[in-house]
Amino acid sequence: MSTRTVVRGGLVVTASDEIHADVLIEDGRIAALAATGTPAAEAFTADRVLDARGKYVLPGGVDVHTHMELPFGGTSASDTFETGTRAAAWGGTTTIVDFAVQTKGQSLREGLDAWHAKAEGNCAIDYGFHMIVSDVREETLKEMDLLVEEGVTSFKQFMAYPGVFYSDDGQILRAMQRAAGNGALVMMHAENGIAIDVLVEQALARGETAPRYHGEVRKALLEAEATHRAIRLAQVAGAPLYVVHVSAAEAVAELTRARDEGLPVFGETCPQYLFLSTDNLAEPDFEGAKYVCSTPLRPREHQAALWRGLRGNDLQVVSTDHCPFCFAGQKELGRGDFSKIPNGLPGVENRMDLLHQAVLDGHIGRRRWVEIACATPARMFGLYPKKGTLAPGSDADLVIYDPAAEQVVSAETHHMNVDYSAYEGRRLTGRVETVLSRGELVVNRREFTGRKGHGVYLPRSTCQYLS
Ligand SMILES: NC(=O)NCCC(=O)O
Ligand SMILES: [Zn+2]
Ligand SMILES: [Zn+2]
Repeated sequence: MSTRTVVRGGLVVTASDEIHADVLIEDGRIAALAATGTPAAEAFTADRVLDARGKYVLPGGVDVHTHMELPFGGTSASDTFETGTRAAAWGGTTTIVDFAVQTKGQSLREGLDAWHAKAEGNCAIDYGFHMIVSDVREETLKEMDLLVEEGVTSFKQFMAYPGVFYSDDGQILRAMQRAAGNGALVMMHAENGIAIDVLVEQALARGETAPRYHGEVRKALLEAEATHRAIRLAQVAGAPLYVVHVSAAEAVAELTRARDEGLPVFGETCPQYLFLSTDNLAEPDFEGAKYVCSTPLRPREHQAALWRGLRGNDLQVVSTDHCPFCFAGQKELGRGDFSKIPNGLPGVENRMDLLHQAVLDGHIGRRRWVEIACATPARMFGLYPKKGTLAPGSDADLVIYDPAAEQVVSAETHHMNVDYSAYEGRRLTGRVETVLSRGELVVNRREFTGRKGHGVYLPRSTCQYLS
């Protein structure tokens, strides 16, 4: 028998509206909303009442860039689908879209099946997949059509990491042409990896081995150049483009220019680029390795351009690129050679709170917070309005958020399977109190009540942000 739940008295915040409303949940979906105190709301009857007075009621966060269990640099990301989705739920995220990987010589099918096997039965929240394409062949292109039909509607290509995930311009153009035909969205890791590898070799030859050199060789200009090239390749192919983990002001400028020209070009940034900088990469005693990711952290001055991009909609999404590696035994692989430090930062648990802090700090408004963290990612990747909003018929993925609670971020208290926090000691105002996924309580007043296997696979439609 299904439970009827009513969430009473909170300020319901969506991308478009803010209203004090009661939310009725039935059969895992939002059944109705009614302004608090009105006869319509008083008429809601339920088996379970959740008191949200003084709190926000938000759609669950949608994080469209995670890498659970990703093999990288001779090791694997330390969060499994079980630990990573549990941590996501603690942080108010109720949907992830993770990246399945096609390695060289593999078919897309083999890569996708392997990721289904990792995730199935293990997730605490719902999940979908993008597909990383690292081997563009005729068969691969044909397979893209099949994957789109079964709900994998976005494909990531890399202009970086030669010899691993890298595609050359011809391979990129071919995949984009295919995407133009089948409705898929190409996601681009835009850095000139060939040039970067030259600079890496030269830096190491000069004895520049510390983590901070990772930031120096992966130059903002090489991100901007690749961003420009990806935009023009997409234009030639007649395909839309989504640039992932944008960190450089110069890359934002390329996106702005393309959007001013009316091109269907979109950009994502991540909390690490908004809140951290090359100062972290320069931390002594190899501590900077904790902050090695690609694109890299930039000098603090770049942050203003990212916030401006988010406010002006030249950047549409904030996701985490959650790709955790423990400091002990994993980041340490790069002692004496920064190029061997596995790339990636933990953050799936921190995104909603960091962005709430950005609201308090005046960078973005409250509805924009929900838009960039919930609604737009859902629309961009074909999950809306099932996910990303609170409307009749939507999945009851809902967060009761306490905007006044104080917290200090720490690895001692976080739930990600990683031995450090990129935000250690940071004081934040606001905290997730209660989380529902399809009407089931996964976090109840700061206690985990979810279960492995509750999360289901989400086939997705094509991008809904274009229309
Ligand atoms: N971003 C990063 O450093 N690691 C994950 C792989 C990627 O997104 O490029
Ligand atoms: Zn990437
Ligand atoms: Zn990534």
